[in-house]
Formats: sequence, structure tokens, C-alpha cells
Amino acid sequence: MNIIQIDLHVIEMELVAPFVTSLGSVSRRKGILVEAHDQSGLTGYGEAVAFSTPWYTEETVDTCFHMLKDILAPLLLKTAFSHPEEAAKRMSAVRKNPMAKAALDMAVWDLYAKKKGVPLAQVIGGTRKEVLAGIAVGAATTEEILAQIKQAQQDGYKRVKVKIGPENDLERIQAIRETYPDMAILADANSSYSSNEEKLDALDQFDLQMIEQPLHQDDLVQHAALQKKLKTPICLDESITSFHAAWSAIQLGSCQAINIKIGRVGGVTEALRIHDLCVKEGIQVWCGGMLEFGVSRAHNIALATLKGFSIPGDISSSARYWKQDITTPEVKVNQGIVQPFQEAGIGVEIDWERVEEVRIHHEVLK
Ligand SMILES: O=C(O)CCC(=O)c1ccccc1C(=O)O
Ligand SMILES: [Mg+2]
Repeated sequence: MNIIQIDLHVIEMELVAPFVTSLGSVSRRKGILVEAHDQSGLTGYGEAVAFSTPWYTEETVDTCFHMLKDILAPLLLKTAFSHPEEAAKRMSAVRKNPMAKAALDMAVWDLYAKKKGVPLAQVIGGTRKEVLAGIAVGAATTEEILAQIKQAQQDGYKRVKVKIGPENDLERIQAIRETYPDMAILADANSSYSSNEEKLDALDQFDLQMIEQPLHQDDLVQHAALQKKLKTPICLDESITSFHAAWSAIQLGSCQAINIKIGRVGGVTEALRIHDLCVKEGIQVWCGGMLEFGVSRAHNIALATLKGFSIPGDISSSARYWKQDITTPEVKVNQGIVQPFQEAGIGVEIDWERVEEVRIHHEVLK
């Protein structure tokens, strides 16, 4: 592969409805669409999934833009490489900044699969013919959440993830459990508890599928102590920013599950390593979501065709978040299932008319 041009498109869209977590509410979303053009005329697509402010991780749209333009793109431009792992290795000379790296790494993998003329899922060894999709409900009140779960159940989703925090956890989970005694329910705390919080013990009685990221992102030791006490599996999200972080968490016994987000872990290359590690170590693995646009959604679907992704992830229809996505076709979930795309690479086209409508900045790097 010889990348001769990289385009960065900063886009901004309004969500269909605000997404509320214990850390705040998102109602508008910016992102960066990355195009990597190869000498042969093919184009690979990636997406930077950082938010405008550092509420979820430390990266932002602006830090990603700077890293992509000034640091990472120059490492890949005009110096040929034969495999995406080589590109990832070059970028590994740069510390951290996983979401910026992931955007380019995604584009390189898409390009690589397109050069081979096969779906990305096949290139990475994915075998699932159907990808399992759950739904994440980000809403302010328990009444709103119950209404959204009702809709999700009617739409055929078999797993629901809800947001909790110390202020609302027990009433919220109890109300949901009473209404849906048999549903797979996952509670995502986004690090809103401190390690001496007794309320987490009380959550253990509700037969939750998992509790996601209860404690601080750097606190693997306290997560290990908590996992020893709870029968509910702990799933780590924010803590898992690399293969090394995943390995440390597993060695310490900090979790029984990991949600893999391509952006958060630094790219497809790193996501594959974490997937393989989890399978080897008997750690449950599922595909996380970032309220992303269609390019990252398509990458998620390819990733989730791997054998380890045996439970539903945060993969939902584009229409759940966007009036109109930037890709055709959009992602559509049917009865909790997504059919992987069959075309080469990530299998979706960019809807350039839509990109132009929502684009706030475009830069061409050579
Ligand atoms: O459906 C999605 O895209 C995932 C929703 C979600 O929970 C989330 C969305 C944005 C940032 C962090 C998280 C999270 O998993 O904590
Ligand atoms: Mg989470």
C-alpha cells in the first residue's frame, strides 16, 4: 500500500435525541471522517470517535485533528507498507492518543481489504454470518428509560444497557427488573462510584448481565477487589485503552468481561489482539459503541463477526441516533441482528451529499 493523500473531514450532527450518562449529556456530535487514498486509486475510510470535550476519555475532536494532521498522517504518507500491522507499528512510536491512531488504522484496514477485494470481516478472520446487536439507553429519568426499553423490546432487541450512578441506581434497576424479569440488562456506571461504595453490593441481587466500569478508569486494583466480592461480572470500558491495559486487568482479575471499542483501544490492529487475548483467557467480549457515524459503525460490525463476540454489543441502527447518516446503506438492526456487509472493505459507501451538508472543515494532506 502506498498512501498518497489523506483527507480529514470534520463533521457535526444533531442527535435524534440527547444521550444522557452519569457524566453528562450529548445532543450534538462532532467527528472526523478520514479518507486514505492509495496510489492505485482505492480509498479506505476511518473515523475519529473522540467527543468535542474530554468527558469520556482525554482526547477531543481537536486533539485528534492535530495528531492526525501534524503527527500521524506524515508517518504513513508516501512510504509504502505491505500490511496494516506495519502501519500500526509506525504509529506506535507515538504515545497514547488511541482515538486519533484508530481513525487512520481503520482507514488502512479498509484499504487493505479493498485491495484484496474482500469484506474486512473476512480479512480479519470473522466467521459470524449474523452480528448480535443490543441497545444502549441514555436517558434522564427512569420513566423515559422504561419507555425506551419497551420500544427496544418491541423492536426485537434482546439486551438493553442502561446508565446508572449512585443517585439513581437501586430504584432504577429495581423498577426495570420488576417490569422485565427475564431481560438481559447491563448497567453502565461510567466510573461514577468510589471504591468504598456499599451500594454496588446491593446491585448484585438484580441478576444483571454485567456492571460496566463502576470505578475510576485507572483503578484496576480496586476493580479486582470489587470483582472478588460480586457475583455479577464486571465489564471494563474506559480502563481498557490498549492491549497492555487489557492484559493487566485480566492478570489482576479486575473484570470478567471487556467491551472493545476500536477507537478507545487505538485501532483494528489492537482490537484484534485484545479479542484474541480475551478468547484465550476466557474473558467475555462484546463490541462497544461511541454514538458514532456510519464508518465506525461499519468497522464495528466487521469486528463483531469474530468468534469471541458471542453476546450482543452496543450496535444499533444508524436511525436510532441520526436523522440521516453519512454512509449508504445505513446500519439497520432487525430483531437484534445485523447482517454483515458483503461488499469489499467495510462494505459501505460514503454519502458525499450528506457529508457536505454536515461538514465544518476539510483538509487535504499529501
Ligand atoms: O450505543 C452506543 O453508541 C454506545 C452508548 C454508550 O454507552 C456510550 C456512548 C458514548 C460514550 C461512552 C459510552 C459508554 O459505553 O460508556
Ligand atoms: Mg461504557
